[in-house]
Amino acid sequence: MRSIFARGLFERQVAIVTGGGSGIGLACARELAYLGAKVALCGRRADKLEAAASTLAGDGVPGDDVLAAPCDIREPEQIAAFVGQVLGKFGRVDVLVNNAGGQFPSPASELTPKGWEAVVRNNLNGTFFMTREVARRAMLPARRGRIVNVTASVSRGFPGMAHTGAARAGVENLTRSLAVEWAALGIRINAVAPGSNIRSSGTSQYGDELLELARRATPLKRLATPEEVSRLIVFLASDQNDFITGAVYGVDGGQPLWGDIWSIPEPDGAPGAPPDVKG
Ligand SMILES: CCCCC/C=C/C(=O)SCCNC(=O)CCNC(=O)[C@H](O)C(C)(C)COP(=O)(O)OP(=O)(O)OC[C@H]1O[C@@H](n2cnc3c(N)ncnc32)[C@H](O)[C@@H]1OP(=O)(O)O
Ligand SMILES: NC(=O)C1=CN([C@@H]2O[C@H](COP(=O)(O)OP(=O)(O)OC[C@H]3O[C@@H](n4cnc5c(N)ncnc54)[C@H](OP(=O)(O)O)[C@@H]3O)[C@@H](O)[C@H]2O)C=CC1
Repeated sequence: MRSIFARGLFERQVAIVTGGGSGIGLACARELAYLGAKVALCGRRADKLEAAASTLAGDGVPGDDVLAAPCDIREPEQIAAFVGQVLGKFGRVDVLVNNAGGQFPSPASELTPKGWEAVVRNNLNGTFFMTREVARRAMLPARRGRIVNVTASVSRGFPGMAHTGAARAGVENLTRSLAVEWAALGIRINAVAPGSNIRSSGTSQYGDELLELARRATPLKRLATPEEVSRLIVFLASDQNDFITGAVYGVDGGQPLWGDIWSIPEPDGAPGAPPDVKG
């Protein structure tokens, strides 16, 4: 385990990382623990969390400094129980990384109410209810806390995954609202938006072909690692940047500035289709 930050940066601090069992969340948890934090991870699958706890143990993190417990962030009662467990074990929460999230690809016209809701609950509602719980029970009473929301770098829209694009935009606006509401109360909140060009356990579910398209559409012409994302999250979660709040930072190799990840279909005689220039 390595970090660009000084060891001890998070000494005596407690960090919750949602979705900490894999990918970017696990990279954050490892780096925060390496820098001295006690870490609490959640996710839906116990087996992933157990494997993550073993990875942390392999890094030399004492078992007493780790809590890994299942919690589906779509369920407010599970969030309340998880935050209760964290406070019961560690007594405080200094950092919250809202990293859990995900979706499935679908044309917007095929999205059912249940499918839309599943993704909005997974990305927007879950982030809000976790944030509210941690703020009310730990950060607001302590007048101290740093929150980092992980969204997605899709500011031009996300055709093919409109539900998650809308939910992530919601999280980014929420980040700005809470930054102002809570600025005077000691809580800072920022967001990090990875591009779809991070090679992780998450993007591997979309297949190599899409990842290759994402790589080609990236001006820097490569994929990034989860650690390149966690570095920025860890910086924003630290007390070394006390004048940054309500900001959204992309980690995306310049992808939103140029080109398309995937092309949109040609118009098929649809109203508004441009005239056939050959005719
Ligand atoms: C290179 C491109 C990269 C793109 C950039 C993004 C990267 C990442 O985000 S990395 C993270 C990767 N991981 C994932 O994206 C997976 C996360 N997805 C999930 O965990 C789930 O799909 C879910 C939580 C979003 C939904 O699961 P769940 O609530 O369990 O869903 P249900 O089975 O209850 O279904 C509800 C409803 O949703 C529709 N639906 C669900 N899955 C699909 C699917 N694969 N395709 C189409 N529709 C789906 C469907 O309407 C379901 O209702 P019913 O039809 O009544 O079952
Ligand atoms: N990698 C990339 O290129 C990009 C990633 N992102 C976002 O970054 C974040 C991390 O992604 P990445 O590490 O790549 O992918 P992963 O799939 O590895 O990470 C997502 C994590 O979230 C957890 N999770 C998902 N839904 C829930 C839920 N309802 N409750 C609790 N935990 C949940 C998963 O665990 P479990 O399955 O056990 O619940 C998993 O550990 C996600 O929000 C993702 O959408 C955004 C843009 C691009």
